[in-house]
Amino acid sequence: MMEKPGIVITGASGRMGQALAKLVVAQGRFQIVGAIEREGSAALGRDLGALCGLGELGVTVTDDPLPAFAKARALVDFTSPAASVAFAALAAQARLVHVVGTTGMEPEHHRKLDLAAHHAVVIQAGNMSLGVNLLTRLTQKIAEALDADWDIEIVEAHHRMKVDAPSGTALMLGEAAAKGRGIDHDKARVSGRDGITGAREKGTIGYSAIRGGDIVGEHDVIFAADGERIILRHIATDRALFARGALKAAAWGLDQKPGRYDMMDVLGL
Ligand SMILES: NC(=O)C1=CN([C@@H]2O[C@H](COP(=O)(O)OP(=O)(O)OC[C@H]3O[C@@H](n4cnc5c(N)ncnc54)[C@H](OP(=O)(O)O)[C@@H]3O)[C@@H](O)[C@H]2O)C=CC1
Ligand SMILES: O=C(O)C1=N[C@H](C(=O)O)C[C@H](O)C1
Repeated sequence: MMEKPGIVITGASGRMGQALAKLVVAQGRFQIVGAIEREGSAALGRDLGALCGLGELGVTVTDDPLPAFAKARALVDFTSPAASVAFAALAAQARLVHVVGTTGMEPEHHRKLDLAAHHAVVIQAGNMSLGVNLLTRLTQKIAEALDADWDIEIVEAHHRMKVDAPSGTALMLGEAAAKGRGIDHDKARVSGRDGITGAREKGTIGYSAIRGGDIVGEHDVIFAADGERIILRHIATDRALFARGALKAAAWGLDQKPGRYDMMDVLGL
């Protein structure tokens, strides 16, 4: 029988790390060959399966990625921007398919992912779900059809532990809206209104972020004109959704040439 391709999970004890571990085991498409956490993490030395409530898997959580990368074909990485770019350099040396779900990336982080993509497949997206990627396409289409009399606002809600805002998904949606409208997203974006802000400036794209409880992820794109409004909405209720997308990307990436890809490429949207 053919051996399953090896996969490494970074941020293995995190919310997404655990969702990924459970799904890899349930799907049986990949073999987990490494579970990486940062230096000093309380998870180091524990069995990944025990940590996720799956029973022993024989995979010990470690802070040393190199031995695991040497046995793997793919890396799924939902950590922090600094960690993801560090992993990207190592994954590129090992020619791993690197699936990056981490959000909060600045241009400097994207530049480092671009460099890694000269040597290996790098698939990065602010949201790995089919639904959000479809919504992104729809947002672009609608923005193409409407002029600047339609104000664009993006409202997102997440759990209380989320550290970045606007969410990666919100930015994906806003960038798609800007593309559809033919404007520069970074010049058009407005976040965190507070106080006497003055009237809304025509042509801007507004972002609002709600943080609370255990909300998995909710996004509204609002097109508001005089007398009418269009609202596109996506609600995620289970992180397994993102894990499914990430593992689909990892499997897809095994057959690709080195380069930078996103979930639109994976899903053929
Ligand atoms: N693209 C998508 O579809 C999705 C993206 N995300 C994004 O994924 C990221 C993680 O989310 P989530 O799982 O909720 O966050 P968590 O904080 O639960 O998990 C992140 C994990 O990464 C660990 N980590 C941080 N730095 C390193 C490092 N240098 N080496 C190894 N491990 C490290 C953290 O450890 P410690 O806690 O000790 O710092 C933590 O265990 C966020 O950016 C989030 O926005 C989330 C869901 C879907
Ligand atoms: O941090 C999260 O939880 C999520 N992050 C991603 C984002 O920033 O959009 C995706 C999803 O919404 C959950």
